[in-house]
Amino acid sequence: MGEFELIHRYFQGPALEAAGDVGAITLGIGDDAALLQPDPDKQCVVSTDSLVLGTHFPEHYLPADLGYRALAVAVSDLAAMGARPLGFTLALTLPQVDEDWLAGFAQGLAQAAEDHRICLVGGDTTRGPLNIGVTVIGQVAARKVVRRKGAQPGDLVCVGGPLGDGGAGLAVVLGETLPEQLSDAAREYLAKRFWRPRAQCELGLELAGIASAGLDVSDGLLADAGHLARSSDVALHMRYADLPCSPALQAWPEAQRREWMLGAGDDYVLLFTLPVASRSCLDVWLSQGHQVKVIGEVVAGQGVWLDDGQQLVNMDSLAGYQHFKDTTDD
Ligand SMILES: Nc1ncnc2c1ncn2[C@@H]1O[C@H](COP(=O)(O)OP(=O)(O)O)[C@@H](O)[C@H]1O
Ligand SMILES: Cc1ncc(C[n+]2csc(CCOP(=O)(O)OP(=O)(O)O)c2C)c(N)n1
Ligand SMILES: [Mg+2]
Repeated sequence: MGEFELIHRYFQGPALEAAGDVGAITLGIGDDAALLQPDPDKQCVVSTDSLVLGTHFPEHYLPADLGYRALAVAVSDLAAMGARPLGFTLALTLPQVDEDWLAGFAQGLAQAAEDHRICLVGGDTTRGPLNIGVTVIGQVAARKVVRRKGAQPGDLVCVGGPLGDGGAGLAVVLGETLPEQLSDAAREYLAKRFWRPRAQCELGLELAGIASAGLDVSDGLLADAGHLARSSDVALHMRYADLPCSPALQAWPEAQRREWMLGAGDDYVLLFTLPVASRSCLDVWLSQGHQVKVIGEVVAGQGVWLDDGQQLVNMDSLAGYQHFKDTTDD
């Protein structure tokens, strides 16, 4: 099968091309580029993420899970900006044509496209070591966009869901030794949190125009809080006892839970700051089913600080996930 038949067979069709609102897509797959028309009062939001075997996902996987994860983690950046997903492109590099792999991958990708209401509008297919690049495009009103910059002293620091599931999920999918008391249901929940994270798009749309700053937790709570603190030129004080964790995570000892909640990453929940005047929004969002929780406050100063119940500790040296961290410059 050649490149063009592959594209036609696996990536063209309503499952991927009409998975969301097609109104904004003036021209999709098939020409030299796609055309998207945002609503008159909106700006386009664009973000790219790559997935590499061994770095972002383990060797043993189902192609459908990989397709789902590749799109969901990319859409999470749109959610973080308070944007509505419109379309995405897929840059796929494959070592060979494996029809079972492609069918599974396209099916998982289409499921994620449907869940996040986003349409495939184009891409690129090449031969080489496996690599998946997804570029997502969304729209947001300029005055409502949620950026990393904007947090003010006095704002509340909040998260949109449990922390640490990414780290525990990775342990599960890597086949590591698991605690005996971890139930089958909890193990399945964590594997699903790793392979099929749901980007918090609905919450992101609620935050638009209300949150003073925000981003998604991909590198780890402390690292991403550090990004927000630096961009906003403020300090974040967070209380360890207030960090939300899932019932599944309770099966691990406290030290392991803490490490994952603070630094593992792969959680894909939103971290945001909220002016105190908008505190009542939290009750509305909770009533809508969003697991929002206040975990601290923004204060004047710099850095990320954690109240462990006894003292306030500076956590800036815990960098979280960073590519090339262990390499030297030469
Ligand atoms: N190769 C690159 N060229 C240009 N910009 C990049 C590149 N890699 C990352 N960036 C930009 O750096 C910023 C931080 O990237 P990243 O840590 O990947 O953000 P995120 O966690 O939101 O995906 C983003 O604005 C991203 O677009
Ligand atoms: C096999 C494997 N090992 C380790 C991890 C953990 N991990 C890899 S990259 C990463 C951070 C997020 O990836 P990045 O490329 O930085 O995404 P971005 O922040 O750009 O969204 C994490 C937590 C993983 N997901 N899979
Ligand atoms: Mg990125």
